[in-house]
Amino acid sequence: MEQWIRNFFDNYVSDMYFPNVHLTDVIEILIVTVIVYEIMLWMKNTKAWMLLKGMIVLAAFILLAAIFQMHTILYLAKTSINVLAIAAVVVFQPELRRALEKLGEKNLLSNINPFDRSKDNQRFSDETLEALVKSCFDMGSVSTGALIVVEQAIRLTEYEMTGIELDCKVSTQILLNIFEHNTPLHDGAVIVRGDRITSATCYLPLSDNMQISKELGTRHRAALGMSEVSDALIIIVSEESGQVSVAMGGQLVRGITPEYLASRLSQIQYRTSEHKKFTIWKGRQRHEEV
Ligand SMILES: Nc1ncnc2c1ncn2[C@@H]1O[C@H](COP(=O)(O)OP(=O)(O)OP(=O)(O)O)[C@@H](O)[C@H]1O
Repeated sequence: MEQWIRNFFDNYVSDMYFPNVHLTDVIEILIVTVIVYEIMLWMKNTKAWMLLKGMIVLAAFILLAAIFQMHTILYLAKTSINVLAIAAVVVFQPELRRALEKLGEKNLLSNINPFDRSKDNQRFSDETLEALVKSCFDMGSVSTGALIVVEQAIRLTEYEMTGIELDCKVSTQILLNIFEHNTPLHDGAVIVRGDRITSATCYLPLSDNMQISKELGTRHRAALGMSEVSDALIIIVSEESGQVSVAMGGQLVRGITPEYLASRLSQIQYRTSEHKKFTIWKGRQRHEEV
């Protein structure tokens, strides 16, 4: 046996090339792995996924053209590659912007300590959380439509500007009043920053997601659209069914319970939970429609 092992090493292993692996190489491999993983997740959650699928089909087509020596197709592919790259940047400008914003806003140091639940790290208070939950389900029970955007790391100033500026503390009464039918502020969305409502009647970007259920109208589409271009959590109260839904990271969860909404809000209540929250929303969950 010993002889066999010795022979094996002499015959096969001694001729193998083992590069010198340093600690920096391992760190480099880990960094590249994380970057590739993040890019793949980003692609999966955006329209870039479609682009990737399109690119794979195009690459397969070009490969076939190369195998069968189709020179005209190869020439066209070669000359149009630069144009296609620029076109991709233009088409995916919102997604790229969002990805860079996310990168810039992520507080890496605070992520190191996920248990830091100090007041300084609090995005909004328990009072605000309770007021949001209570008002949404109160409105749902009387079929009053509502759209509430809870801002996180990405500032929503450009959307605030589409509405009427407010500066008041979040409370159940104020929210019920704002969304009351036939009142001047009931149309559009409310934006909540911290414990304050900063704006009402805001216009949100509509999602062009083809998979969204046809029974959902523009309120839900606007919530989903907003969740695609920002990291905000958006609460929707349906005027038609009284159902409460929530959108975040391009995912919509319909027909939620007060406990579910409270738990989603508490996940984003502290700034330190930023990383956790992104991870949670990467996969689809129960109730998710799109
Ligand atoms: N882009 C938008 N930004 C903000 N609010 C919007 C936007 N589009 C529609 N809304 C709000 O949604 C209301 C219309 O809702 P609509 O009935 O079309 O949607 P829905 O998803 O079917 O919701 P519901 O279940 O409440 O009927 C508008 O009155 C307005 O308040």
